[in-house]
Amino acid sequence: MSIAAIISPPLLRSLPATSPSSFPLTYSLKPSSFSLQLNVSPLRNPNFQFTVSAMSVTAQENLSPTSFLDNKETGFLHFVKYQGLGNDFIMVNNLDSMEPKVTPEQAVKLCDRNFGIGADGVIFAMPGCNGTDYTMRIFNSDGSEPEMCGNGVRCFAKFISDLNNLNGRQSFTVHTGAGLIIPEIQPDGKVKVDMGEPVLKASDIPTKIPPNKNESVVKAQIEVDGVNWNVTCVSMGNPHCVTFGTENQNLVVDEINLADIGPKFEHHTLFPARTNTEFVQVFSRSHLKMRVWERGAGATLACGTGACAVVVAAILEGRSERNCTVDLPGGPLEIEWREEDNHVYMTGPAEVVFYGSVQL
Ligand SMILES: N[C@@H](CCC[C@H](N)C(=O)O)C(=O)O
Repeated sequence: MSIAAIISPPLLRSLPATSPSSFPLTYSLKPSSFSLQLNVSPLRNPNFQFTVSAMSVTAQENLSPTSFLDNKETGFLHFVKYQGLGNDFIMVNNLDSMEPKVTPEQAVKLCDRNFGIGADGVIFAMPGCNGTDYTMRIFNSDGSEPEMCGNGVRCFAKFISDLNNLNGRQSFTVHTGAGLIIPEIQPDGKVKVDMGEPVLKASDIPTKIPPNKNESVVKAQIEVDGVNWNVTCVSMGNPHCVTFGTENQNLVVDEINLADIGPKFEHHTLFPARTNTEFVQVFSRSHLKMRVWERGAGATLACGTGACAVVVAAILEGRSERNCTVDLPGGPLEIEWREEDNHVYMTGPAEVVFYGSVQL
């Protein structure tokens, strides 16, 4: 069977944020005690058109909050899409295996905004290791695997909470390529994340820019596209190159042609593992604005590790205090680089967008 359904964004937004098990089309069914469940494939943005490949009606009382993801038809990937300030991810329940259910090649197709679900990355919730509650792995939309993702780990925390039908304040220990990360869901629904210590040693970031302050790179000059840029390099587990401007002027970030300059930083020979690049404007000592070109994903609406790197760089350059609001195209993040433990803390939202199934 294959029928087409058009689901409007307001209807999608009415999906219960904490329960990916039932579909809101429930309301259109006559006995309200029944729920309509759709398997949709493939999903096409921006018109929210789905091809429905399977449809079933289930008595409401039999549904558990995770029943949608418990669907076991072979050949289908059941997913929930989340976003953190518009940085969006296909979340996969991979808790039964340390082997990702999606290959890097499939991730590229799933992330495609025209021919796939559309996302900046695919995130796998896996069993914990080294004593942690969970492991998080992620593929970028180009199929590469980064060490960490700040907006992704907030979405991860909400996903775990939704899977376990938890409510209220919760905290998890998460093993990532950047080591131990601890997200905590706060009473207001935002997620505060202990992002660990920033790495400043040039060779560990990694960057080939000669260190100019102890072993780190702070306000050093590099040439990109024939222009001398001042940059500070920071790793939050993944590499970041932060710039507040060129040798001649401070940035007005809305004037940057990201699609043009971003790839030139990303693939610069000074960054052997490529780099994420943040272009930053300082409004005050506690208020910054950034745009990002992400390694493996291009221009995104937000980058959590990037916002953390920006505040660390701003402090190292003497431009800001330790607590800052960082405005990103998708909205603000609160970032603190705490003196007592040298850890960076990030606070921001994470929400369900929709869920569905796609044929792999
Ligand atoms: N958007 C993420 C970062 C995702 C990884 C990045 N593209 C990389 O390759 O390092 C964030 O919110 O931190």
